Amino acid sequence: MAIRIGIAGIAGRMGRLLTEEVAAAGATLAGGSARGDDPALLFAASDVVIDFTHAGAAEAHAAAAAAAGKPLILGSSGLDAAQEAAVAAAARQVAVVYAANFSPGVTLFLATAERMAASLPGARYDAEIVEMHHRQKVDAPSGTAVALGRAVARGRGTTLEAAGIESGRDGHTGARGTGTIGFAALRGGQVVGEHSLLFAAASEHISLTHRSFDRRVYATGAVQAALWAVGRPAGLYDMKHVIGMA
Ligand SMILES: NC(=O)C1=CN([C@@H]2O[C@H](COP(=O)(O)OP(=O)(O)OC[C@H]3O[C@@H](n4cnc5c(N)ncnc54)[C@H](OP(=O)(O)O)[C@@H]3O)[C@@H](O)[C@H]2O)C=CC1
Ligand SMILES: O=C(O)C1=N[C@H](C(=O)O)C[C@H](O)C1
Repeated sequence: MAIRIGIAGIAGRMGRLLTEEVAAAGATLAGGSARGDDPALLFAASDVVIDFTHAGAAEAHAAAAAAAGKPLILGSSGLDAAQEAAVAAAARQVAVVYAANFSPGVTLFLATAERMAASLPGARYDAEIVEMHHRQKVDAPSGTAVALGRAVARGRGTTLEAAGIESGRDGHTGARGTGTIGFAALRGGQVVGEHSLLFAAASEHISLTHRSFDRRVYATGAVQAALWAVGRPAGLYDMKHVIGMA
């Protein structure tokens, strides 16, 4: 029997593409939800639910997944520490695939960023992350930018919080902090998603850039993750597990 996939936020930009990709994958669309709907009903009808809605919905979807004993595929960005803790708590009971970016290219980019940072010490190489998105995006920096920052920090044997974040520089900021990680966010037009990571030293720069031209790449990855998650043991996974890069 085909796997039944439920889509939270089915009328959104991602929700509409996810609907098409569920059909393309030969799965069954179990149903969809909109703001104000009870997530328990969607989970009851589904084998797995995909949530690309809003950070504010993550706790309710995580709790509903745990209560229903069904996997959750979570793509919303901008979660705060409490919301991420709720997701981690649900992942102790069911499989949760939580990824800032479901594209294969960014999954590789994150792994590469961590390896580069391990070889380019913060004392000499300033790490700066620049992202650009469409004018409708409501959170900044993007989830992918934060994930890149975390990857750089991990490569340097620390955390993003401990390394220090420099974002939204304006006015008399003082000199750049050594070892900190810088973020800049641009918004405009209909840019699907662009991320650059720059390591800047006194005598050389090295940078990596990823550009998405079609947000379908995220929907394809999320449906792949949904099919992968059904029947998995409880745990907090991301796209590197799904595509076998873990
Ligand atoms: N991880 C990844 O690869 C990607 C992540 N994203 C993230 O996914 C999220 C959605 O992006 P996008 O599709 O562009 O946004 P949209 O605003 O186009 O779509 C979100 C949809 O979710 C609905 N919604 C809001 N709250 C709830 C709720 N509690 N239950 C059910 N539906 C709800 C919204 O309704 P309403 O209009 O009434 O608010 C809207 O229809 C963002 O956080 C974005 O950053 C996007 C692309 C890729
Ligand atoms: O809101 C978007 O559009 C996107 N959000 C994700 C993010 O915040 O990183 C992924 C992608 O960049 C598109």
